[in-house]
Amino acid sequence: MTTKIAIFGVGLIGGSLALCFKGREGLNVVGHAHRPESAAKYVSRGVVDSATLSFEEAALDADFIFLCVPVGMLEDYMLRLSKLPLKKGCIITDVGSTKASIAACAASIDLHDVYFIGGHPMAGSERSGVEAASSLLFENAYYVLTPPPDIPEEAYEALKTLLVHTRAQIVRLEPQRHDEIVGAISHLPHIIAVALVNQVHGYDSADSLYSTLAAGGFRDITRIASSEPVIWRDILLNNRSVMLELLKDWNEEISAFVQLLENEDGEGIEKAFQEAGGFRSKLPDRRKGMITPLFDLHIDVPDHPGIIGRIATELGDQGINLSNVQIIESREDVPGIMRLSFRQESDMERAKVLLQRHDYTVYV
Ligand SMILES: NC(=O)C1=CN([C@@H]2O[C@H](COP(=O)(O)OP(=O)(O)OC[C@H]3O[C@@H](n4cnc5c(N)ncnc54)[C@H](O)[C@@H]3O)[C@@H](O)[C@H]2O)C=CC1
Ligand SMILES: O=C(O)C(=O)Cc1ccc(O)cc1
Repeated sequence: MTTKIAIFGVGLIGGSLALCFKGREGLNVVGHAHRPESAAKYVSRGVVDSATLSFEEAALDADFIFLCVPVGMLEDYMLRLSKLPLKKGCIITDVGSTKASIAACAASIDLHDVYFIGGHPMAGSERSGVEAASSLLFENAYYVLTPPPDIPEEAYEALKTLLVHTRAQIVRLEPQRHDEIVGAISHLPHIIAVALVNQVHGYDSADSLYSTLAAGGFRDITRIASSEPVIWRDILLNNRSVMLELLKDWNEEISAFVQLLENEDGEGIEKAFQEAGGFRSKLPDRRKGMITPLFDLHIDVPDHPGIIGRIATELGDQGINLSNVQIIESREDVPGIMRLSFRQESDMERAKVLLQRHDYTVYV
């Protein structure tokens, strides 16, 4: 018997989920597109088994429905689904970055013999669209599920079993608690990154040396400022009350720094860095997802042609899987720093030994 999985919104997250499921025995993945050109693209890229522009056709007989559209559209999609004759026992889930409002919406609708379980894969990137989708996106990341209290355990287990294909680690949470925590560790950093980039952009309009010198570390800590505007408009408006509280606390943190500087309180500044460093060093930073994505090595490389190819070949010959290579821009004119990213810690460790043996200077 085939299990039908319908994905509404085959973008970065919907497309990545589709890739996790497609080709698995007994699973059939149907993508819903809201534009004709998108439907053809999903199929030609091999992300789904079939695609349709019809809401009804996508939902018909589905065993699982994944809502992967911007947060602001989730409630509308839920309401439309609730009016369709869905398959008995069908599980509807979503991937929205906020969980309280969609949980409340689902609880207010009579879903008959259908279940809603909120979800949030806590991995992603600043990129968007099906072009950025990857079957590896969720590997080792946390995947939050927020089932309603009265969910039959079999329904919850069925979704968990399907999500094994993402290789993510499932965490069960209450929706409001999810929104408070994720507000602090994901939504607030996005606001800070955007505000910081816009502040520097203002200075740069008068003196372009700002962007010239800002390349390296500034780019690293502001990567998420390049995230998709519509996705983030919806997340922040949806989590508005949590964000307003967090921004009050943020203003206090910044005011404390203003005080330290006004009072020339060197000891206080040191203490702030010590405290932050201490907490940060205890973070489980080897986990993929959110802000620390992969296992990285940095190496000094001489600036001559073919070096990237040579290093990639040396690693490939030893069966070491390299996930990404980047020349770090702050050092473009100072040949040169290369960042090698690996999905497995063991690959990173083996690469380090190999490159050191070839006399490269390696930094973790
Ligand atoms: N971007 C990320 O890193 C993460 C995003 N999420 C959540 O996943 C959901 C989807 O986000 P992404 O896949 O990143 O976005 P995306 O922009 O890559 O994909 C959005 C999808 O929704 C479809 N869509 C349908 N109607 C739309 C409309 N009127 N306007 C815009 N798009 C429409 C688009 O065609 C596209 O397939 C959002 O609810 C987001 O909060 C969750 C985890 C990580
Ligand atoms: O790119 C990053 O570091 C992210 O923070 C990605 C991300 C964006 C939105 C989410 O709801 C979860 C993860």
